[in-house]
Amino acid sequence: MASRIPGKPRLPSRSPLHRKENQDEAPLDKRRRLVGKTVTQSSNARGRQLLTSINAGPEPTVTRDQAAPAEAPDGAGVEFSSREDVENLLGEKMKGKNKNDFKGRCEQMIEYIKKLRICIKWYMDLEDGYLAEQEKQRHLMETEEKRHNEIEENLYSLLIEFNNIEVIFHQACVSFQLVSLWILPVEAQLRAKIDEMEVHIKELKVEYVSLLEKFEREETEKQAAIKSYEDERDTRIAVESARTALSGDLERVNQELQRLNDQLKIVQENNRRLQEYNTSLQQYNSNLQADAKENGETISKLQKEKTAIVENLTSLRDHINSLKSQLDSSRSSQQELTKQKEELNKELNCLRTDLQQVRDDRDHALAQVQSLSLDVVNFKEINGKSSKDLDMITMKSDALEETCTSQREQIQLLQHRLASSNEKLKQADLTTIATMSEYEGQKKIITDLQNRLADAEFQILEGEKLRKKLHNTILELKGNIRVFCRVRPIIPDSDSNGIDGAAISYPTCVESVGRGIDLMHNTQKHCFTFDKVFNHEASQEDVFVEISQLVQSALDGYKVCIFAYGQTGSGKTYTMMGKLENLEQKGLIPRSLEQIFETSQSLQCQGWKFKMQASMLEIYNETIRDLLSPSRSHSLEGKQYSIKHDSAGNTTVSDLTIVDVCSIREVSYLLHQAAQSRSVGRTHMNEESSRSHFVFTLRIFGANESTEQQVQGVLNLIDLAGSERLARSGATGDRLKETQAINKSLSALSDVIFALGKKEDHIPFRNSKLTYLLQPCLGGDSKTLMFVNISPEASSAGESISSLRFASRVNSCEIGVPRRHTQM
Ligand SMILES: Nc1ncnc2c1ncn2[C@@H]1O[C@H](COP(=O)(O)OP(=O)(O)OP(=O)(O)O)[C@@H](O)[C@H]1O
Repeated sequence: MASRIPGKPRLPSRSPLHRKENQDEAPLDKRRRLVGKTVTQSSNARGRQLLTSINAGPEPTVTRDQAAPAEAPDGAGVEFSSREDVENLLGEKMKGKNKNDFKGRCEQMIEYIKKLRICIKWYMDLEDGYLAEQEKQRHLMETEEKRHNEIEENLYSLLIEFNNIEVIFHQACVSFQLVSLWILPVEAQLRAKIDEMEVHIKELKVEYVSLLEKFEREETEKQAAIKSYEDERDTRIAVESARTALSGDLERVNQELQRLNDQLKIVQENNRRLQEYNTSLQQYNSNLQADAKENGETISKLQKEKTAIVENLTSLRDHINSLKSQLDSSRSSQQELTKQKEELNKELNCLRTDLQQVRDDRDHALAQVQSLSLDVVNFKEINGKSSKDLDMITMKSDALEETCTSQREQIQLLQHRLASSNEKLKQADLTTIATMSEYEGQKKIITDLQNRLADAEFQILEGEKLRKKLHNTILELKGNIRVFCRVRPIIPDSDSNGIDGAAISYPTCVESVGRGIDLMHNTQKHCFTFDKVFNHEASQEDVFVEISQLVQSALDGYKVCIFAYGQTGSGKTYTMMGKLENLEQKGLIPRSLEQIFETSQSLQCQGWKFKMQASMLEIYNETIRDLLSPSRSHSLEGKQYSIKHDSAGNTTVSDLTIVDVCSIREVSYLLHQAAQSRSVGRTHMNEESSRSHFVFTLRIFGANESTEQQVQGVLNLIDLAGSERLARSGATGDRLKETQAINKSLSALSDVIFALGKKEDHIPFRNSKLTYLLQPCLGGDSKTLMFVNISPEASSAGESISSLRFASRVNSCEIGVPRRHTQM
């Protein structure tokens, strides 16, 4: 009997897995290099051990040599090695000596039972072996699964395990083949598992390749990151040093911040109030914008109409001119005819007197003839007179008759000439009547045209007024300071006259007419544009018309500020104050006050009552002087006046004289008083130069009894001292000190404007008395207008340019939207 377990599968010399191992030798070697030699060796040893144990088969196999002797009565020596042995045992028959040989049969049966027991034991051993083998295989499978999980966790360790798994799988395959005879379902399962594992391995290989690529990519990225890290480190070092420098700055900034925080609180409070105000304004704005839009359309319509009217006007003017020339020619022909008529009349009169004469002569001659005839009759009757006398008388009579005949002829001739003259006169009369009627017709046409011209001019004026109003509204909405420029005429007896000519011209292009000014300096042309430019021909009235609306708004409850800025002698005082004694040359201050009093009176019928208070001060050498102080000398003795602004934006000067005024006469008197008190002096540039800043303030309180409305307006009219170059002024002593003080305060004004223009957080209002006093006008909610006065002489061009530049900067400053101060 063979000593092998029946059906035990032979170990194939070369399994498919072995082949695979050879095929993948190169990558395996590579992997081995990766995972290390020791691991490979130990896994191979483990694989070999496993193979040996499988080849050895199940342990409880009973061989013939190991079994007890065959003939042993207890069944020893019986051996089962195959299925046939078992079948032989089952086919064995009980043979007794006879039917009744129960003992023999019984022994045989015992023997048979023993064999059966051995057989059963063999089966049991065999089963135990298989079970142990199965257990081993299961254990192996679990290990495989664990390793498989580990493979998934780490690619490198997976590769090592992959080697082992390959070997182990090969062994498992062998074992499974071995077991397959007995446990087919397990084999199928294992095969499926193997296939699955193979697929998985393939996937892992692909993944490995992609991971390798990823690794390489990451390697390059890492290099780049290292490089950027180095760069960053350098930058950090640089930043570190900058930070050290900055921390010093930070310290200083912190201190500044502390100070600014305090200011911020004040500003926030202001801001809160402004926001409330802003909300109401936005409402007002939207209404205004709607109006502005509507007005814009009206303006464009008016502009079109204006253009049409202007064209019409031009053609009408041409027509008028031609008609005028016709009229002139008709007039001259009429005059000629009248002359002719007069001549003819004269001639006629002469002829009439001649005729009368002739008639008289004739009557005289006839009377003579009659007396002579009577004489002849007498002579004839008297009979005796000599025939000589008779002949003589006859001759005389004939002569007289001849004279009479010739005179008759002359009379006829004269009558004929008179008739023709009368005819001519009639014709001249007819021509005169025709000319007169033509003249009347033309006169009518001219009147008609003149009416149309007046209408057109009225429309143009209305349109212009509307345009100005809208322009003002837009500027108010923008919140800009408005700037008007005024050029004074060349003064005949000024020092510079005759030495240099005018350096100023005015652009004629449509968009700059009345708003532009060009100045030549060092052969270079400088162009400026303002809200309005008045040339040297503009009268005080022309200038006032432009600001009258602004003055009016002080009565409506606005704060209004008008100030004049410019070089010494450029006409600031002339513009603001003018010549009080001369009606034509009165300046803006008296004209504004007249308008305010007139309007306040006309508003009385609507229930308005106004109360006005005037004050006047000057800032001289950074000191405030009260120009209305009852004891003027007192105020000069160093009395200290301080300026204060309250939260509502009202400005007060402590101890300043405030006078209630009810009429223009009262204010005029005060103005005279102030003009006389003002500090003036002679300089190189101006005979009577103002050496201080003059501030006139009129506070207006209005109340309407019927509507219970109240308004509070302020009108500030300021004549600044003139800017002057020290070198040019030729000032010394007190004059020099004054000039320095003036220039300092004007430079502070310039600083404030500069800061406002740049919208800086801190505006240096407190740097001078002037700027602090003007703070609500420059940085608040008032309507502010600046006059920049210009001297036209070329020698002043340098100063004029700096004045105009300053004015341009002022023009671009936004100071906030004007607010009306009203209460119910
Ligand atoms: N538009 C003008 N028409 C006629 N004369 C003028 C005009 N503007 C100024 N003047 C004359 O020029 C001279 C200087 O003018 P004004 O005194 O007003 O200058 P100012 O700018 O006030 O000078 P200062 O800064 O020195 O006070 C005066 O005699 C004045 O009458």
